[in-house]
Amino acid sequence: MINIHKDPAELGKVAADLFVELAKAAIQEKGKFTVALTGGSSPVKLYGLLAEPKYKDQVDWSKVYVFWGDERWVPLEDEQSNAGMAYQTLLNHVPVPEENIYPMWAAGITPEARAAEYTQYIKKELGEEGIFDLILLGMGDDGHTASLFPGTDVLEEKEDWVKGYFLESKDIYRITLTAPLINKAKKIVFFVFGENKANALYEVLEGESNADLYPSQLIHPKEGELLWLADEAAASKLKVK
Ligand SMILES: O=C1O[C@H](COP(=O)(O)O)[C@@H](O)[C@H](O)[C@H]1O
Repeated sequence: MINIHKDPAELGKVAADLFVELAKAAIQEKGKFTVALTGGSSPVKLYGLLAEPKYKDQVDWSKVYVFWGDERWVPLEDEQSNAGMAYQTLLNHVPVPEENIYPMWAAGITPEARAAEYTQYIKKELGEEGIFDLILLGMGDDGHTASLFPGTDVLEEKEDWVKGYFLESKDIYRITLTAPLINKAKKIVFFVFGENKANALYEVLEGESNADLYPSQLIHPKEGELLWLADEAAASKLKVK
């Protein structure tokens, strides 16, 4: 399902309302809310809103468990760090216990070994089934999501939940949740705005099936729900709106 909104500001409010609604429901139902955050520029507005009293005060942050969908393999202080951005915009401003937060990057370990460790953290908090309550995803203008990039071997992964690998096109190591894990989630929300995403959004949703070229096509929850939140600019090439 796709919901199209006027602009990124409106999109941010819709996403913030949804985050709060899902957090409250999960906490009421089972005492915790597990979420994987997205990186990049798209969620900055959303995280800023969630840190405002209007949203922040509605959530019992002591029961929120924070993971990431992917990470550039750099320390949190690095400006490229997805976790660093989430700390600056959201996590430093809400009372979520530090032990509930699981950044992907860690010092003194390879991305490949960290992927195995990260899988254990997910199992510890979510159980053996690995079903997140919410996974937030962005999409690059090349159709990648998380660190599932066009033409990479990680797109073929069928078993492992987390992978670390060297991304030659960007000359950097990445660590990412894989499509099989993402697709277990109860709710997956893509957050896409801007004219530069219009072509990729069209190809992913209405173009030919080719996940090697447009990896976001790999995202099809098994039993959960998939929601695309887009602004009018990103949705401008879609035929079905
Ligand atoms: O590299 C990444 O890019 C995607 C998309 O980023 P955006 O700046 O276009 O929003 C992001 O979803 C991912 O987390 C990040 O590592």
